[in-house]
Amino acid sequence: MAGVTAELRPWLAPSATGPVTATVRLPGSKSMTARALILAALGDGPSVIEAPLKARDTTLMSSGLRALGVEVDTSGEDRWVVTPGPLRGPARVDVGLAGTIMRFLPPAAALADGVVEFDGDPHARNRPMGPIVAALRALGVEIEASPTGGLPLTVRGSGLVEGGEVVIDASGSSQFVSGLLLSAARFAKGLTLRHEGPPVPSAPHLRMTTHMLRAAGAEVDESVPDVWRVEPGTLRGRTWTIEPDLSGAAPFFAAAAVTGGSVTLAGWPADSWQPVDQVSRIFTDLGAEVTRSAEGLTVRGTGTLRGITADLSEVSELTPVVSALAVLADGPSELRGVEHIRGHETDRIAALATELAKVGAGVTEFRDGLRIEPGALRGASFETYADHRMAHAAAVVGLAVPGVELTDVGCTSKTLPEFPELWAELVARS
Ligand SMILES: O=C(O)C1=C[C@@H](OP(=O)(O)O)[C@@H](O)[C@H](O)C1
Ligand SMILES: C=C(OP(=O)(O)O)C(=O)O
Repeated sequence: MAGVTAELRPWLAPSATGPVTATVRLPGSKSMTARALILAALGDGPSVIEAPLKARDTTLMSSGLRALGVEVDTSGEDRWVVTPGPLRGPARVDVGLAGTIMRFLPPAAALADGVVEFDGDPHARNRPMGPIVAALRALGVEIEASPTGGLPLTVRGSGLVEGGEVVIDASGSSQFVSGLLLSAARFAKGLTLRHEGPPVPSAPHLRMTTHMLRAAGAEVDESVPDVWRVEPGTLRGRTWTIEPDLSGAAPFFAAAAVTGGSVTLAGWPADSWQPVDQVSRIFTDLGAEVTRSAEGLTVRGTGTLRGITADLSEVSELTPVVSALAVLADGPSELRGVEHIRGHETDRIAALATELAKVGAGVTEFRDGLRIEPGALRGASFETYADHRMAHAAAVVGLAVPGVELTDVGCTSKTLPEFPELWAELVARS
């Protein structure tokens, strides 16, 4: 909970000595695992989650659901079993630094009978929550937030959420919308949610939410832009098979692009709920080749790494790794459309501007992004700000720049605890 900090684990990023060629097997998508857990917890019977992500974000989500009375059996090697029970407080939920927990669990906690308290890591208290708290209040939920509108917060559930219509400004995070929709079928009147404000980022994550809701049996209408309607109804227990995490694969693909090697993500499905087209386009624009085959999804470096101009709003969580690639490219890059990532695990725009400048890049910071000019690069101490994707960015720069030392690689446990070992193995194959 707030105030508890894990011991820092400094780490020297290994440099590549030649092209990296490897097939990687990565754990399940964080976003899909989080949604499967919530939908399973609200289901009409047991669910099975095959190939879940086993990392801090999903482990804490499981613990939070258990605290609310849901049985989550995570003892299976690659198979979790979720057995719903009556949701009840009192309970305390540690959200860690997970946006998916702090935005997805309070709407479910509102369905519990009793008091549920939420808090997390020190920086979790800075992450935006105001719009989802206000929306829950407008839907009849009693909820207390900190004076700044976020964590710590207390949901005083009565066992019933009236639901109905509500307007929200979700420009700060798509997770406000996803969080409300995931529990909405259990609201007495369902939910009609209308977004008003600057565009909602991360559209593919919203589609993942509506796909998975429908797969669980919910009736969802998203035919009007920025309006979502979920009818009240039953969510069915079912088996979820989680896809390999595409965002977690990004640094591994980057290693192929930087070294002129080839990295295949094994187990990639023919039909994906993750933004594979957007990710493929970015790597292609950077100069790499992306192909799909029975072996998986492959990114092949061509020896050319081009600077790019890109609006990353749909895939904003890739900004740190794409920025690292921009540092190593043959010309300047401009990455825009991601103002809201100032509210991610850290203010990623400010953090990238500071750390990439330390390794020698020319960086201009905009309200909604960065301009990055490759420069004479050098090793440096790279602050990771408890942010797994800042660690990934540092590792990518370190492939080509000896002496990049991360202040902490332990933060990668948020979504991929085995990152340091997998990365070292990968680079050893160069
Ligand atoms: O719903 C999800 O699983 C996510 C949505 C996105 O959040 P934002 O819309 O806040 O960027 C993404 O960046 C995050 O990593 C995961
Ligand atoms: C923004 C991210 O995470 P979260 O789910 O905590 O918002 C991320 O993983 O890049």
